[in-house]
Amino acid sequence: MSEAKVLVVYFSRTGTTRLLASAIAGMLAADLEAICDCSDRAGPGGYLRSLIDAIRKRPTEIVPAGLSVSDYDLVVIGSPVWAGSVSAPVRSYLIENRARLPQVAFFCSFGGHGADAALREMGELAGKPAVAECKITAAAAHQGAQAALAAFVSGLKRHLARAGEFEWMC
Ligand SMILES: Cc1cc2nc3c(=O)[nH]c(=O)nc-3n(C[C@H](O)[C@H](O)[C@H](O)COP(=O)(O)O)c2cc1C
Repeated sequence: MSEAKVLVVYFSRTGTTRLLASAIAGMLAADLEAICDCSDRAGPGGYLRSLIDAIRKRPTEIVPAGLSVSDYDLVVIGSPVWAGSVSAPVRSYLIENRARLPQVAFFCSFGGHGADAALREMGELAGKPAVAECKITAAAAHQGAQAALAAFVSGLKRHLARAGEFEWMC
């Protein structure tokens, strides 16, 4: 693989997952795309809608993605944890792109519980296991989360380097 193409895609309601996504994209020299949701998720009404969508495991309408996952070698997908689940906009993105996804990696931001279940759900929705996963609390994210991000990104770089060597041998 000459230079692996990486896309970082994420949904963020209040900015925490966006912080992580921007940092990861910068460290991987990756393209970055936000998932835009058609629901109003602001304020207490938006919180409640998000909670209900998550509990019902209900996808939501999202704006069609500008970047095509099939143009990339690896897509890194980030979501906040909602009620121990993946957020509704990321659920929709995974369902809509499942057939075209290349290799995937997942990360999530969360308050303190439910991240493992959300990451597991992301793998099920993608229809394939992640090459790497990372969960970072909102508190850690707002302090930079340098160690966790560096470990995640170096795992991804090692994976991409191994994939590149294999392609060269073929
Ligand atoms: C509807 C809703 C449900 C949530 N449920 C959980 C949860 O089950 N576990 C948890 O640790 N945090 C939960 N959170 C907190 C978010 O996962 C956390 O604040 C996250 O970092 C927000 O990311 P964002 O700023 O990118 O939207 C929930 C937040 C919302 C809005």
